[in-house]
Amino acid sequence: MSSTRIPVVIVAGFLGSGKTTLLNHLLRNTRGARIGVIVNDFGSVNIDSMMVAGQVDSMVSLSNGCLCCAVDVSDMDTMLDKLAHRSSDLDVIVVEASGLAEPRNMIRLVTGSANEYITYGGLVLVIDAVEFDDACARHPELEQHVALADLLLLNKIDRIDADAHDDLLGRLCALNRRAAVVSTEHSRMDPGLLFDIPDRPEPQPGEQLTLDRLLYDDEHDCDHGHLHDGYDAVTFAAAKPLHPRLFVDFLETQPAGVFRIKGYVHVAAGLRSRAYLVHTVGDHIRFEPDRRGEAPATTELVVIGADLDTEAVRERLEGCIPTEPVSADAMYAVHRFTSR
Ligand SMILES: Nc1nc2c(ncn2[C@@H]2O[C@H](COP(=O)(O)OP(=O)(O)OP(=O)(O)O)[C@@H](O)[C@H]2O)c(=O)[nH]1
Repeated sequence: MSSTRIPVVIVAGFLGSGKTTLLNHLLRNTRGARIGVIVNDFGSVNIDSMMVAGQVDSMVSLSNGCLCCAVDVSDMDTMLDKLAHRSSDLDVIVVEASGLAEPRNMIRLVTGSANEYITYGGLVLVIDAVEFDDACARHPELEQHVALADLLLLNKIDRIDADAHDDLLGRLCALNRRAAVVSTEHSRMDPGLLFDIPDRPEPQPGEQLTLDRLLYDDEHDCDHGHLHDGYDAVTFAAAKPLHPRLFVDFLETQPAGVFRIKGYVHVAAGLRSRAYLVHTVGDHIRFEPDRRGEAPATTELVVIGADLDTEAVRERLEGCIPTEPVSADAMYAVHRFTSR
């Protein structure tokens, strides 16, 4: 490898903001750059790694907990060592944090790494333009995350009007005057903003926080709860296909506290069976055909929310497994939310 250190870019952002969409966009538009990926998911099944699998040569994935506190610096080093070593030919490593990670801890893990082949490449924060206000009302610390970022991706602008867009831009600039703000649909940003990082001056991890404070200021962490305190993840897998209408009912009348559902679902009605990638963020529901190719159709879902009654969530999902034949028109329920 060259003598230049590999920049490690952290992609963070609240649940469902568009981080995996960004990662997929970067992997499809590499412009010849070689990208290593570390993916972290909150649930015990790493849906995010399934969604980027096949596109990336070098990937390390961690599920069931938040990278930001599930690992310490030496664990992070073990992951980085798999990607960044003497013979590594990567141009950039992208770490996709879970939607509940503390970016400050993520920065600390990278800047504190003993790996001699990497350098901190900056924090990209993906912001859901639709959910940002509500999410900040529930979690005021999200404003601090904005202040730490080197690049802000204001995503999902297709779902807001021009006035709301202007308001958000104003708010973000007031929270962080240093970072560039890029407005995006489906996280489609110029990859050159990330891949050129080796040629840029090394970003400072946050204006107000010195590197020493990021590395050693543990006291601060104890004073503040983590974003993921109080959040639960329920993982649900089923071998039998689900009843499409009952499953859509579940999505439309989600149990209290649910904020994010993602994963793969296999539904069947009449003689037809279909497999989809399903996402909900708040009450926004989206189905896409499962494009994993030859993988057998299965249901593997992660349901994330605050103070969830995990048993109730599981029971409702189990109730979507039909006990008698399902009439063919039950499939229409899914078609309402299918993009193509
Ligand atoms: N309308 C619209 N939908 C988007 C946009 N970007 C992403 N999405 C959808 O939002 C949902 C969540 O996107 P992801 O990329 O999985 O979000 P994430 O931040 O990785 O989610 P977590 O890892 O669970 O925190 C998916 O259904 C995406 O297709 C956008 O710009 N506009």
